[in-house]
Amino acid sequence: MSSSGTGYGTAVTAWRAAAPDWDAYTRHAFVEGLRDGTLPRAAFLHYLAQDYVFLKHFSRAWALAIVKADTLPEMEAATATVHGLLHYEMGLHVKICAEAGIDAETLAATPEHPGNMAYTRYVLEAGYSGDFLDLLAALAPCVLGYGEIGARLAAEATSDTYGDWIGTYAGDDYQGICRDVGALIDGALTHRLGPDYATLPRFAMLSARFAQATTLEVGFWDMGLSPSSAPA
Ligand SMILES: Cc1ncc(CN)c(N)n1
Repeated sequence: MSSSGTGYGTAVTAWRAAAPDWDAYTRHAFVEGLRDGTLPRAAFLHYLAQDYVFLKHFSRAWALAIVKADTLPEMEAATATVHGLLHYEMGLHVKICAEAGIDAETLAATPEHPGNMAYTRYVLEAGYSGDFLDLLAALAPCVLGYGEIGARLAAEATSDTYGDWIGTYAGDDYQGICRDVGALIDGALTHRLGPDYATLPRFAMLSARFAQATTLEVGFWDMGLSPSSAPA
């Protein structure tokens, strides 16, 4: 996806444009600190530990998408995302933390920050009480926002300090997941609501879910900038 926000599908492009906090999320001070290398290491490691916990719950939410899916291709797409989260993205966290002397056991024992809990439980609740579309709308800002951030920072970074992190989200594997998730969302909408889905009130409700999850992403970066707010 280009930094102008096109390339991950029709629905996401519309939801992204309607989300008031999209720029606050994708151009947050935390993100800009990754770009120019000024983000304090303590904030980065604090964020990574919380994000490890986040990704465990987020993987569960994608596993719930397998349960809520209708067609075999939908189930396969959700399965591929669970696999990518558990075997690819979380591996980055384990590797960087290990280099900083934080072992996998310590990482797994990270006490969950309330802002972290609020976000993942919001997404899981969208899946428990809603359908496949509700769940996808709540999951989308996480996947695609980091794809957009990674692609932009790969082009605009002025420091190598956080090159591993940027390379993960800018890389072909992650960008491929973003394109697949965008196609999954467009296909799921068409399958359930028909080709004119974007004109329906349901689409606006899904857009509101996407916007809420986007706002919770802003809170996650805010939390990352305050290591002192970590629960004991
Ligand atoms: C909070 C958050 N949002 C999104 C991503 C990218 N999957 C992440 N790792 N963490």
